[in-house]
Amino acid sequence: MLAESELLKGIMKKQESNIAFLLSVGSDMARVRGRTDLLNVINSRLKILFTCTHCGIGIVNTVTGETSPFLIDPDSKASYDTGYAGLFDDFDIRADNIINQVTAADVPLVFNLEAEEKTGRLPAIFKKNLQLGIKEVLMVAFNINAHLTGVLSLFSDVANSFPDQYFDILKGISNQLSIATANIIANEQILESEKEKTFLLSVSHDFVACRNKNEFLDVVHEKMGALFPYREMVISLLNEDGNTHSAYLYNLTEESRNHQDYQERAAEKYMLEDGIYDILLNSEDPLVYDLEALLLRDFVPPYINFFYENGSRELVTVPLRENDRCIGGVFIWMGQKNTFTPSQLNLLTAFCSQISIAVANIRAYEKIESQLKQIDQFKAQLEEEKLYLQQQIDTAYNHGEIIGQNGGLKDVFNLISRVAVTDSTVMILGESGTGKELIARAIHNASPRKDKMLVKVNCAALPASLIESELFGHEKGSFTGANERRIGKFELAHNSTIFLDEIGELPPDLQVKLLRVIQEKEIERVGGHQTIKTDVRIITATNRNLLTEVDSGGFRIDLFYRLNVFPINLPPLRERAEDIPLLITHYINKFAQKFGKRIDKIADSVLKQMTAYSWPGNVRELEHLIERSVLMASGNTLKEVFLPKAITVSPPVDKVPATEVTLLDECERQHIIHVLKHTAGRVKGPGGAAEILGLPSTTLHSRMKKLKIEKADI
Ligand SMILES: Nc1ncnc2c1ncn2[C@@H]1O[C@H](COP(=O)(O)OP(=O)(O)OP(=O)(O)O)[C@@H](O)[C@H]1O
Repeated sequence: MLAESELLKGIMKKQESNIAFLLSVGSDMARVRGRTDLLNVINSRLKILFTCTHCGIGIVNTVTGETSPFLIDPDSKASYDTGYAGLFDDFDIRADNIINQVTAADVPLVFNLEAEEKTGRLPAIFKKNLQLGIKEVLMVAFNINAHLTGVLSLFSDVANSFPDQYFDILKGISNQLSIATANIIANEQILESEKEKTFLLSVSHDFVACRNKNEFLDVVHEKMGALFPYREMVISLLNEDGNTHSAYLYNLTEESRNHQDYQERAAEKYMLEDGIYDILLNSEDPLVYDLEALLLRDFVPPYINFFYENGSRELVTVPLRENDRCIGGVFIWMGQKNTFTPSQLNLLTAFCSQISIAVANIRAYEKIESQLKQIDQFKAQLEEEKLYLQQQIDTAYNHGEIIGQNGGLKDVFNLISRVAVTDSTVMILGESGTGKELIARAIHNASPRKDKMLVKVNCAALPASLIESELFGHEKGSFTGANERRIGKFELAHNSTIFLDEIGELPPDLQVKLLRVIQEKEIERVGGHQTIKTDVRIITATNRNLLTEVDSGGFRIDLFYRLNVFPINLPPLRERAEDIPLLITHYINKFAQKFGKRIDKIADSVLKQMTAYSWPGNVRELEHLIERSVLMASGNTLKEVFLPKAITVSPPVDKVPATEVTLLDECERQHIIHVLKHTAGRVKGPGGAAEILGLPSTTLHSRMKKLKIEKADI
């Protein structure tokens, strides 16, 4: 009886001490925050109860079947083997082996490793321990959560080192382990997600500061490199055509950059339906490809081969989205296979969504930059136009009416009115000073392009080396002295007309370039690589016989035909002497006004002289002569002009009556009479004097009345 109560007391004492032991282990475990703390508690407590070399905790995911190490004791010799952690993958939860027996049992189990090996069911991790002298293992399972089970293992290098007297305590400890392990996992997840949050925040912070592609690429490289050791990276975006994609940004290895196909791969537009990109566009998550397996397909896009040849073995694609619309994807190339953990892929998804935002921002920024550039270009163009207009005003060019339309220029005016409304290329032919530029302006002013200014280039006035830049512009630094970018006259004349005066003087190499511009309707600035579309109407003028130039090889025949679409021949002044009195009147009035003089008469002899003169310099010569003569004149009669002793044509004596002094009014009177004689006195109707003189018949009648022109005069 006594012995019985002593035994009972002993048992109770033992139970009490067990409870006390468990309570104290429990309070140690409650303080555990991380895996090292847990290992310390196990080592300090369990290694007192059992003689063992080391311990370990593994985790089994009962849903996915994955196993992983949770706690590896540094006292484990096996753990020094680099492949040790990998042995956890080599475990089948469906097979009959010791871990599965433990997870199924509710009590701790002891296994003799040698005996187990003989059954052929010993998992690799235990085999490794056996090789290193471990004889026995004591194992107990505990639940962590609905799908995770933990397995605590104690290893010993001597047999029979795990007496079952402490199994109850071990079972109690395993229950506490389940709470401690769950806490550690939750804690680690929180830390991990905090780390991810901090990482993503720093990514977004650094991306916001990026102003251009290069800065952005540097940040992507730095941040992605911090996530995993990637080999190469390409961001490939959908092109505007909606059918292709091309590389927008990439970070490649030297091998790839030195590869013979590098330029081609980088510039190529790849079809969307390439078996990789189309899948990427439709996926929400990262997709991982084994390149060797991909290369077995019947068709793979050429970039797969390119990266494989340069050492990549695995590809991860992640879609990029902007407002729910897929704009492209990130291609990450790895040097080895199976490099990603699921949590890395999750983080990669979040990282790439930041990339999407940054790409959208950079593209918007690039758009704004190019618009600003365009505005600058327009500003420069406006400056040019302003300068040009200023020059035009400064030269006080006579834009006034063309005198002589009633006479020899009548046919010319018919041609002008026909061609002006079209976009046809016009070639104006005529001697120097016949008014070719005046006609070019008249065509432009009567054309739908009249609201923009006519741009004139005198091909003879510039050295051959500068004509190209004058016509097509140049980029900054394209030649010595090109300190700024300059737009050319063709660009300036966009939507307007360009007047190429003295076209016969254009050097041969420029003739080729002009021909190309006419054919392609686009220009390239000197030193530039970009073609610029232009819509320019071309009018040329020459006083040379271009066909003779073509024969002698000085002018390209193909260009001649391109330019000579609508030729207008301006007769020399000597062949339209009937215009001379009108021109004289016009210029006397103009210069008298300019010099503040009053001249209303002209000596008859002077008029005769001028009508008889051959005018080799045509209207310009007449204009200059009258300017000089008006300046020199005293009184209100122009008595003298300073004609050179040039060859004269026979004077049309019948045109001006031989009176001593001809009033300017008289000059006009004579001209009207001359025309009326020509029309046999008919004023109105087709071919009538009013039509020839370009006046309404009522105006002509009142002029005739004022100038006292009678039937008898005709
Ligand atoms: N029919 C005209 N009526 C009024 N002025 C004219 C007429 N023809 C020419 N002029 C004047 O003569 C001058 C020379 O004209 P313009 O420069 O147009 O000749 P051009 O044939 O182009 O000469 P070049 O071949 O030397 O360049 C200008 O001042 C112009 O205003």
